[in-house]
Amino acid sequence: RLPFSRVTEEDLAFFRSVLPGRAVTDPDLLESSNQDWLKSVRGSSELLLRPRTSEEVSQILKRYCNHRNLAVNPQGGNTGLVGGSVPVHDEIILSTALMKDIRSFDSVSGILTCQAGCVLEDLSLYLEDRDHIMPLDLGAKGSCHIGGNVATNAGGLRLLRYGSLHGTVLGLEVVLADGRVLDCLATLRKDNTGYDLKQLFIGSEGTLGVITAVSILCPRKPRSVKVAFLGCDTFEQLLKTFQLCRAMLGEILSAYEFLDSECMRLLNTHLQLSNPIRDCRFYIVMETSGSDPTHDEEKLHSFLEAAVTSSLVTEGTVATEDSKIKALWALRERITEALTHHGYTYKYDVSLPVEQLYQLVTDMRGHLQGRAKSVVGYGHVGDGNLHLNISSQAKDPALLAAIEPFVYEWTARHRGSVSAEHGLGLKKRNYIYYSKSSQAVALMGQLKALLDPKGILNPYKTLPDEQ
Ligand SMILES: O=C(O)CC[C@@H](O)C(=O)O
Ligand SMILES: [Zn+2]
Repeated sequence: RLPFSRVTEEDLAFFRSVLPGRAVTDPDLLESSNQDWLKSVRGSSELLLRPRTSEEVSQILKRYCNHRNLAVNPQGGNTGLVGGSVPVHDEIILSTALMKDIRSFDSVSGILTCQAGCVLEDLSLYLEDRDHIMPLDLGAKGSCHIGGNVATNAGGLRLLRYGSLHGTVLGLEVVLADGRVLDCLATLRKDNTGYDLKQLFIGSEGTLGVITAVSILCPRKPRSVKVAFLGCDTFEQLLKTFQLCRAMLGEILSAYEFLDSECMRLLNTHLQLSNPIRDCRFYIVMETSGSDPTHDEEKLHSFLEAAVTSSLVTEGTVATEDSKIKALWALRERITEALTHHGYTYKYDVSLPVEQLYQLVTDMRGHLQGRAKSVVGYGHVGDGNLHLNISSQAKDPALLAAIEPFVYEWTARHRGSVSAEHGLGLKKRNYIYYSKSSQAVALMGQLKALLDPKGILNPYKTLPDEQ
């Protein structure tokens, strides 16, 4: 524990006066905020603050935490996978759960402005009624908050089509460690007036400021959406199918995801989800989103015909109605959940040159020689992002020692990134040097010192212990 102050009765009295009824100390209520979704890390915070406005966040930080040297753990939906969203020791949890206002939506430009605590799925439903969609979609959409999504630069299933949050977020309101409210809440597509400060906070995991509001560019709701679930015998075929798909579907391709046969086995066993096609070594979930159902249908049909006649794809099924589309997507979205029923999971989220994406899984299996309960590979092929998950019955230090640093060295050798989309949080921060130069990490440290000189915001996260 770094030498932060501890919360006193006097501090509590202040928080209670600023947030009447919303400064929570009941240990039962704190329990779920202290533990991450994976149940892999747990803090021991004794105070959960639930502000409603940026002004309240500002008061908490300015008049108090910064001045009193109290550490703060900003928390959204607590669905992160790298231990970034829970306290490590007794940091005060600052939750965005009550910051749920949608401030505006402009249906001409598609720009939505809302508070940080809006749940992603609620925003999606709100937009759907207005003929738009969110530019990001994640398995955790039912619980994750947009502020947390931005703070972690969450990727998800639509990145291939709509790009990352670095492109779709147009503005942010951020409360800095000293309580200043930084209003960068622009709603402009173009704004070239100097440094683009909001970018600093996208992916900063709450270490540089607390995001309190977001404005984001939302695409029109596509008029026709189709999902195909395909099977391939080799990963090489899966990649060739991707090339063919890009060539033949072009602008209507909106997702190209994969899972291996081991993932399918876990979906069957733990979630009773059945395979809609014959057993194959690899499966593709691909989606088209366009504006003309007949045109999209023709394109998808010619692509599938070409993929089958050239023997790239051995099996497949297509969905056009909502319920079947959801069922096919569940086979990709619920792998993480299936894994939680399978034992303890060591998770790796790497970016690699797409040709090498699956080689890491194969090499890991060879390297571990059956020591793990299972080694699975799935992820966002279109984004060059592999999720390698390794399960064991329970936490297993010997297995971990066999996996790391092997996995990081392998990734660095192929010039990949050790965190493609989940961030560094608590768990991955010390592996940053596998993907970033020491100069870059040093500059990150200087930025942190500039914006949060006392280091009160989400300590022990993102930045490595040694700088
Ligand atoms: O659990 C994981 O490792 C991946 C979670 C998520 O990023 C996904 O793409 O399903
Ligand atoms: Zn992912």
